[in-house]
Amino acid sequence: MTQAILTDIEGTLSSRAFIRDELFPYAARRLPGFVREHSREPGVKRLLADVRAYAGRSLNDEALIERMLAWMQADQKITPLQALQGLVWEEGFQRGDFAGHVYGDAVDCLRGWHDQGLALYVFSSGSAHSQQMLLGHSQAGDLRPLFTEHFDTRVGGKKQIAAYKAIAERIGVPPGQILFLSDTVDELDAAGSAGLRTTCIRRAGDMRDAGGHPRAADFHGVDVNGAPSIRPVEADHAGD
Ligand SMILES: CSCCC(=O)C(=O)COP(=O)(O)O
Ligand SMILES: [Mg+2]
Repeated sequence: MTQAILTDIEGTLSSRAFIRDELFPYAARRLPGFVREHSREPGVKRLLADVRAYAGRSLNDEALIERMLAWMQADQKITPLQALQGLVWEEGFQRGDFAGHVYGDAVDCLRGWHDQGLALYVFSSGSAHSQQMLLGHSQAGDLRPLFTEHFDTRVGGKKQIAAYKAIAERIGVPPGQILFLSDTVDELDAAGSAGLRTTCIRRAGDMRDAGGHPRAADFHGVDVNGAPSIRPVEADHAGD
């Protein structure tokens, strides 16, 4: 029996268009000003130091901003950069520049599953803080009370088997009793190899293959206690 549901954000509970066409361009527009304004604050300073260390060279703030914008353009998932983006989005969410898009079927089912006693978790490349911003300022209101915990790439990359094992350990539920929902087959493969149940969300118009995972057109189509996904143990994918 499934006891816990772990869900991805982009392309799964929120639309790819919202993340790619609204959130990321907003972060790209605002990041330079944000860094110039806040770089002396301890939290921001620490994140900038971590990004600099990742770059492997000593860059001044302006060169670092250029590098971060290039990484964002290439959709590189770099943990401290994701955290900085989250701080930029926080300003936007709080100012009401946008509200988090969450599909209606996801809102209905997440509420229903929560009421049935299932524990709900998020695993996204977006920082845990930005996940909470999106869900706390969603078009359907504050959805944060539905979720027990948020995981980001500090636990490991989303295509890495070890990340799912670490999440299962952390939440204290056997992997076979956790259902992972995502639109990305490499993530589902990694979760399946860690022993989690999986379902691929393939919304209307998304013609990508589901890689052999159970598939659903939206959250209403998810069979929470369906047959476990049997996946061979595979090597971790590199990267995110
Ligand atoms: C406010 S959540 C930001 C989403 C994000 O930054 C991202 O990279 C989405 O990736 P996901 O792992 O949710 O597909
Ligand atoms: Mg996704």
